[in-house]
Amino acid sequence: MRSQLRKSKQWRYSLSVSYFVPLGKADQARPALNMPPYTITYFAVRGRCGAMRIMLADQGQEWKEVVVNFEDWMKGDLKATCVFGQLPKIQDGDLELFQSNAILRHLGRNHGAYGSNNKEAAQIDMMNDGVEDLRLKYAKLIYQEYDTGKEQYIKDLPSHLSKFEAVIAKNKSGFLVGDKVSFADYSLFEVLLNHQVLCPACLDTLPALKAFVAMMSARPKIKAFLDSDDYKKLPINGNGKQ
Ligand SMILES: N[C@@H](CCC(=O)N[C@@H](CS)C(=O)NCC(=O)O)C(=O)O
Repeated sequence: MRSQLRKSKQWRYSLSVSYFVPLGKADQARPALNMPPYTITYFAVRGRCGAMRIMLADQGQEWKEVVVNFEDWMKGDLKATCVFGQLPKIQDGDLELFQSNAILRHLGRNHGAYGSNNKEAAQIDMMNDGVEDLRLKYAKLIYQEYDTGKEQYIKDLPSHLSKFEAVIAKNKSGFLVGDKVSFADYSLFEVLLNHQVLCPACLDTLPALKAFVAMMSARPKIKAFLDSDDYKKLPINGNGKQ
């Protein structure tokens, strides 16, 4: 652990998102929690932090990253401190949180991206669980079946994506639920970006999803983040496949 702490000084860097938001504005958005900014601890990939980073950028938040390299992770000291033995972890003041979807929900609550009432919150949970199902299929392809399963995965993809297409087409706001962005939108958006790398034409027959990706990509803070080196330098997945 001592070596982990010592080295973490070198690994710690800010994603330098200061141009995204003045801290004062972030304080107003989170009166109860009183900044400091969030700290994300994770590996040098987008992986399970892709959606939360996009969300933080869009919400005008500053955050720090502790980047863990694989060799140090394998020593096991940090792993032993993780509730489920895995990353990502987010630190928000004295709250230390694991599980990427719990983190998204927490950020959703903090930043008003969890619907306008309980009914919308329940629908957002449902949609996010649907995104998680897709994310797990994608992860299985990437980490277990890339060479043998890619063709079939791409064949099956329209049937999975069409479920999200129907929901967005029905909800005239362009978002998954209600009339404002939610954490589930960020998660869906990020997973769709990854799928467009896997299969660039995958949204061609899905106009509502295509418009959704265009709308999310054009949000100024998201656009600035996606254009940044901090975002571009990270591979999508830990094994280099995409
Ligand atoms: N359900 C967890 C999954 C976390 C997970 O799979 N973490 C991987 C990296 S993406 C990890 O820590 N792998 C290292 C290990 O298991 O030792 C979440 O959503 O956060």
